[in-house]
Amino acid sequence: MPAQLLDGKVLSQRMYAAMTTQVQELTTKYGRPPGLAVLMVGDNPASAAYVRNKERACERVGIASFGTHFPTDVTQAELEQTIQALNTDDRVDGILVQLPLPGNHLDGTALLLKIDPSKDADGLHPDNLGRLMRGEPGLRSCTPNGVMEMLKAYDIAVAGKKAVVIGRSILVGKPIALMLLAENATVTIAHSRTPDLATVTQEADIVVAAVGRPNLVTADMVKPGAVVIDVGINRIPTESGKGRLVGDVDFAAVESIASYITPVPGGVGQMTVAMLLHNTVLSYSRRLGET
Ligand SMILES: Nc1nc(=O)c2c([nH]1)NC[C@@H]1CN(c3ccc(C(=O)N[C@@H](CCC(=O)O)C(=O)O)cc3)C=[N+]21
Repeated sequence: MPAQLLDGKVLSQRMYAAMTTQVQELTTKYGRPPGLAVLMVGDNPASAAYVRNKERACERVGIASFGTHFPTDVTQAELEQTIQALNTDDRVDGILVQLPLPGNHLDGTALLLKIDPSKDADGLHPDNLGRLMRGEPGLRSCTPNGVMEMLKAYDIAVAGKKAVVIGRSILVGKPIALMLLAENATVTIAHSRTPDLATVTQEADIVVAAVGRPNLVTADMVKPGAVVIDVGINRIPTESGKGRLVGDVDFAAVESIASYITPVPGGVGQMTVAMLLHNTVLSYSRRLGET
């Protein structure tokens, strides 16, 4: 029997529907909608597309967007001043800096440190990452939080399960490992220096691939019945020139072995945007004393 799809499209639509009602109620109660500011620098087409997705999703649920688009040669000081102004702007509940930043004259980590942690919609400020590590409430980063939301929505048990996370980035690998650990999984983090990756992943009840390499996870690496979460977003060239989006998992082969699998597109990527909006509403609610 082929694996059941973990459908990020359906789940995110469900979240948007619930958020639309919630945002309407909150907007009536507090006299303003939640607000999200996205800082984008340069004109990387993939980043521009993500930012458009985020703004469209905001519009859909009634969150105000305060998009700011800067040329590639913007200075660090100018970006930092913009962040400071957004920190004290009462219409803004969430701030994010779209990554990657172009060129090498900008220090993304320094920008992140300027964001008020209570407005850190991406959950990437060290304060929020520290809270995750300590198991304290805070804003959680969107992609890993979206993965956890998917597992929960499909009633997939995590406690006591062996989870193998492939990839150790601060954006996905490390935080997802901590979130799985917080739900009492036994977690292994594998990476580019792990010898014999297949032997490690074959043990896993839950495999999370977050590397950015097409076909990294092949059928022989997956235990029958395992849950396979594909966080990879790789655009591979096609003859038409438009390119095709694939994850890190050889979907066609792994689908017949896994119990559950996320598609790309239509999986984790959809949840990432939904969780960003969720964080913005959460930040708004906390800042206004709602929760
Ligand atoms: N500060 C920051 N925060 C981020 O969260 C962030 C970032 N920078 N930089 C880039 C990555 C990547 N990312 C995605 C968001 C949505 C989809 C998404 O919607 N994917 C759709 C398909 C999109 C398409 O077709 O191009 C899907 O998988 O179904 C994917 C990837 C957020 N990121």
